[in-house]
Amino acid sequence: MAEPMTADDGDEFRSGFVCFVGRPNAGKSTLTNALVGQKIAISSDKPQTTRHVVRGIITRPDGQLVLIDTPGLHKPRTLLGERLNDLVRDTWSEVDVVAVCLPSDQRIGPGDSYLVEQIAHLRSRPTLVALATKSDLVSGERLRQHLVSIQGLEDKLGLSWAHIIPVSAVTGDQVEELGDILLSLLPPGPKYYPDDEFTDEPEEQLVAELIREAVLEGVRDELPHSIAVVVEEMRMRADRPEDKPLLDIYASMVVERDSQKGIVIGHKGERLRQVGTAARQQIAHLLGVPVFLDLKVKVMKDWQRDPKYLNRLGF
Ligand SMILES: Nc1nc2c(ncn2[C@@H]2O[C@H](COP(=O)(O)OP(=O)(O)OP(=O)(O)O)[C@@H](O)[C@H]2O)c(=O)[nH]1
Repeated sequence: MAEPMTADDGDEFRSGFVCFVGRPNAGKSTLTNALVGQKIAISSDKPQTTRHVVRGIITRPDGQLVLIDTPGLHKPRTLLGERLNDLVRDTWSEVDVVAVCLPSDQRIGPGDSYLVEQIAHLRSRPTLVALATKSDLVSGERLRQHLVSIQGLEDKLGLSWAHIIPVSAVTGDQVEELGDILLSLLPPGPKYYPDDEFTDEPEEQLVAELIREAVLEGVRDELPHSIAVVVEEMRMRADRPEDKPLLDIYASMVVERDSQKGIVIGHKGERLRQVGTAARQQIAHLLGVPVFLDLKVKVMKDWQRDPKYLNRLGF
């Protein structure tokens, strides 16, 4: 006897690229991780920690969704700022869906409107979805008001949302549904990545981001913009017994001024040691191998304004 038909039979495989945008701290990285189910994008409670385009890959029997996590768009004050904005706009015009993250615990402000307006004016406009992120932080009534305000942007800015979805990356509420909806908006297409791949970021970059996250924990608010991390060298140590592998990583944290170097190193090197330990544990967890981490702090004066430094740091 023939197997009963499943709902998927006859449906074409869908695939494509989705980009989360939103003001700093809107919850983009956390949502990327929740959807992918793995820690890829770096989240922290400091704004603007996401520098690189990070992809999370979700593969299901009926489709594959490639998530692209961009930095927030902000008024450029440095060459780095300008390059980041260009990167963000390029990404928007290339993806299938742009999902605008509007945190439920914040009113929609001029910054959000500006951002949505920029998207509305793109020449090739992707499908637009609005996400009321961090829905767990507010009451039902407040969430309802927020959804109404989001809808109000349609007339105000002359665009139309394919969906408006409340979601919480922390409680997981609506995360699964969001995945389904995003997938349904993608065109028929090929599987871009093998099933077991969840990001195509080079390991060096993931490692650099983990170190950056560790160093940002607990430092003053003005410092995040001044720190970059470069992985100079990363290789398995030779002559180790097979059951006791060790990954050697040599990395530098780059700051702009001597005073910042002092902050990062801390009293008698205490901070640097803590950062090293935290980063080492995270990296070992991610890559599944014990790690030796050698961390140095370098000063590159005003690296954010210098094209030579920016190129060296991969921007
Ligand atoms: N309660 C709650 N907090 C959340 C949720 N999503 C994110 N957060 C918190 O909000 C803060 C910012 O989240 P991120 O995911 O780093 O935000 P982002 O938009 O990627 O931030 P940038 O990298 O600065 O652009 C972190 O402290 C998260 O823990 C959520 O669904 N609920």
